[in-house]
Amino acid sequence: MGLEEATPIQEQTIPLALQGRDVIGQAQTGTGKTAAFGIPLVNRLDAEQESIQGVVLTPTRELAVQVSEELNKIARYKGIHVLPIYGGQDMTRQIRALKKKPHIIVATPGRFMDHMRRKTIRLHAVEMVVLDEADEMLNMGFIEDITTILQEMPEERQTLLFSATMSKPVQEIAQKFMDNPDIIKVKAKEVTVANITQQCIKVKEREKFDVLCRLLDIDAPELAIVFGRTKRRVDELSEALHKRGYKAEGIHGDLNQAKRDSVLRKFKEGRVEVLVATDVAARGLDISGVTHVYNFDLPQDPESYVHRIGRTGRAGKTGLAISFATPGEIDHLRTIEALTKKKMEWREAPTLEEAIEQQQRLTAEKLLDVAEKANLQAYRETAEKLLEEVDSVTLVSAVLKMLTKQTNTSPVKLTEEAPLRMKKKKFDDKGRFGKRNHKGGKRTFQPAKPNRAPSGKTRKKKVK
Ligand SMILES: Nc1ncnc2c1ncn2[C@@H]1O[C@H](COP(=O)(O)OP(=O)(O)OP(=O)(O)O)[C@@H](O)[C@H]1O
Ligand SMILES: [Mg+2]
Repeated sequence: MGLEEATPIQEQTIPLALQGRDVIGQAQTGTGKTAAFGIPLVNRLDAEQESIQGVVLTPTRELAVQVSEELNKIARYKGIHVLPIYGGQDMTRQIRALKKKPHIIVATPGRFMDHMRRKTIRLHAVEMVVLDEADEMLNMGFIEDITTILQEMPEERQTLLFSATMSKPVQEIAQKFMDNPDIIKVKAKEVTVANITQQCIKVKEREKFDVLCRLLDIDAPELAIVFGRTKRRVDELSEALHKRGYKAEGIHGDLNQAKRDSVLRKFKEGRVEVLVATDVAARGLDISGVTHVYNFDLPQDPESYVHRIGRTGRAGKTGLAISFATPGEIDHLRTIEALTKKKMEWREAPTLEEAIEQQQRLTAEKLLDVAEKANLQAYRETAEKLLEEVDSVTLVSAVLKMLTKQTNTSPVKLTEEAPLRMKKKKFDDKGRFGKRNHKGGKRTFQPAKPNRAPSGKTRKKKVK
């Protein structure tokens, strides 16, 4: 696969997993956890045996697809077949694919359970189960499904859990499903990777959009992800950015799968430069070229912050994460910093003049670059004629005007979001809603109107 040396989490967990141990692995975003479970998983399975021997569960459909692709890269050398199974995909096609006897299934829990009930997935031969984004999978939204699924699995299976974040209560729940697991935490001072620069900007709710546009003009990201709190927010934001001339599209759980797939594909190909997303895109996605992450709205919980910003600065690359906090939300920044053990840098909201200036500077740089490197022979004659008509400063100014992206300030109205407010931890270690966890003290926050249902409500609600 072209990898040269193991990352620390791979180095520490692969030998244990190969010995058959249950493992909880925690390491920062973008440090190769997929291969850390993928390599022992593929190694353990028998290509000759035509049954499902490995199951990987992920919280989102896009992640199921990505993990399945990564596992396929590892597995093809051994003739092991990997199949992604997730909601929003045609059921009959899935059943047909399942009949071809894949060795590994990478699935979202809801659709996996549908197949379990229809008996189109047989679990008797399962030897290894992986929960990717384990803490999310064991959070209130998924815990019941996961419990049901794991109860159907052979007891002597091996269980691996991976995530960049793993709170104590979640770890305790996890151990109920595991056999005396080894807990591997890659030693790192901070939960977030050092190569992500973290900045925050204090900004009023109604000024957020203009500030975002200016930042996009100034920072000139290659690819950027902008996180919004709700689906409505994502729709409004992506439309507003589009209106201002940015190549932006939105992704969230209410869009049909074909749309979700096409948006993500365009983003990976660079045809969409700004992906506006709910937390559905916060975990696990590995998209190269994401140089900037903007938290347009602060996330509901600090763990989500870690995962969101981890969409940049992966596999040793650098990245910039910028978070907006309204004046009432400054405390939440502190809560985040308490988890990450890293202070964010304060940054001033840029002014319109700064944005315009920067746009000109970028054009000027490009112009100089072309002047230096391109073959301009074919243009010289016209250039000389033009200079007979107007002076050079006027002429270059005209060129700059033509080439500079005009800062678009057309008015945009977004529905205002209520600021986050501090709340007691929203569920305890047994997944009960609204109770303080047994360790007491620890608080987290969520929006004034929670948009996630407590466990036991319709499954649709769990889709972000
Ligand atoms: N040993 C390695 N050397 C170099 N690159 C690697 C190595 N292992 C994995 N990678 C690459 O690093 C990138 C990030 O890997 P991966 O998606 O597994 O991270 P992760 O730890 O699961 O992150 P997250 O917490 O966001 O899910 C991928 O593009 C992967 O191919
Ligand atoms: Mg991952």
